[in-house]
Amino acid sequence: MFASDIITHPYHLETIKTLTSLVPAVIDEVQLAVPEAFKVPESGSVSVPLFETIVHLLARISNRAMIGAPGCRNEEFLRRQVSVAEQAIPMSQVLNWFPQIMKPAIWKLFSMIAGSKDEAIRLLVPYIQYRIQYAQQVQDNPETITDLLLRYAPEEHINSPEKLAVRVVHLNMASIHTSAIFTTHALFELAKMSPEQIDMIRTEIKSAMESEGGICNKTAVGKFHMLDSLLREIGRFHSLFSVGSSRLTLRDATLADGTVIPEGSVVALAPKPLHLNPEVYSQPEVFDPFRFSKLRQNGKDTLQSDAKHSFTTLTNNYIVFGTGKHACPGRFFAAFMVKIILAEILLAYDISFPEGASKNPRSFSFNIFTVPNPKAKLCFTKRKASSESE
Ligand code: HEM
Repeated sequence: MFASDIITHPYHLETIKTLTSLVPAVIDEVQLAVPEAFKVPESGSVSVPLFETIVHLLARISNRAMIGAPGCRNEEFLRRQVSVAEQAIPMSQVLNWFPQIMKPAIWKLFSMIAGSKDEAIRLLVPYIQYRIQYAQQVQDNPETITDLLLRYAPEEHINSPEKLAVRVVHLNMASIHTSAIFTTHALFELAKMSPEQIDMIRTEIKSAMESEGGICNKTAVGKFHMLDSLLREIGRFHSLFSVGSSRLTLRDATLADGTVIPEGSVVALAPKPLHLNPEVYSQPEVFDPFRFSKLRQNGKDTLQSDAKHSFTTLTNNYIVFGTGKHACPGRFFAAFMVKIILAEILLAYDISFPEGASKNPRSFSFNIFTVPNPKAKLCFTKRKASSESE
């Protein structure tokens, strides 16, 4: 589907490791985009299909980081980008049913019917061209991931906005739905919590912001320990995929128990047995949103304990972001985006399930992937001014 140099020369991976300079823009976009996404009336409430709404919101916010404004608000581009990602996963499975020789033709046919990544690239190119023209001015203070791409890209890519656009589409595919899955599950879980639990989370968010002079910034978000715990628990409990981190063995490998995996085998990890292991997680079948924030406190909130229990920390028993050299490089960015979206929503709205709706909407599985129930709705009601200042 993508040019093979994405694998042989993955310079785009460098761009998502240091995102500090993009933080203010992402916060700004969340504050603008959240009210527009939910359109909550002054009085009364609104009920929205949650996953779809959040995917669209994430597409906008992720692209504020990727290409900046106003490109991140181009509805046609966002719709195309989302559908490229939504088609790619089932399509890659369908392609496996055909012999190698037929795959390019099948892919072309499918793209003609459903629309292809080429359209997303075409819509992106003007924004990439704009960033190329602007590059000198933002050299010391990159404003977008595209600015960072320009630092690492080879000359022939800088002279070809289409090649840079392919990298942006690729990063968007890794970023939007994964982050949206976590945001959606988190909102379903928050809607189930007691008012006291929600108050505790709101209080933590507000005091983190107060400690930063009343604003939301990277340091404040770093103190949202309860949201961080909720996200880590979502990753542990609601597996995103049944097997992941697949790798091709380049030579025979012998495991500790003597099992030999021959060269040329595809091996993958199954998260469930690791994430539900009672020797590692007490009562693993229970969803406890505060599981990891309690562990942090037990560790006396030291830096070491913070790092150990945080959402983005990889361990052999927590493989939500994969493992090893190819573990997700975008996880810090994802965690940041999701937390500011959740904080923004919690401070502005009360959330609840519609009357009569199940509080445990069944997730939807396709092949190895599981996503939140696409039909489930959530109600949003504006918080009163008095409760906002509590
Ligand atoms: C909660 C959100 C996310 C989850 C759960 C997630 C999960 C993963 C997983 C499981 C992998 C495969 C790791 C492996 O093979 O061991 C991966 C790879 C990757 N992710 Fe993420 N991801 C998320 C967000 C993001 C974001 C926001 C970006 C980009 C801005 C991103 C970019 C990537 C890239 C480029 C790779 C490929 C890394 C490589 O091949 O070396 N991800 N991600």
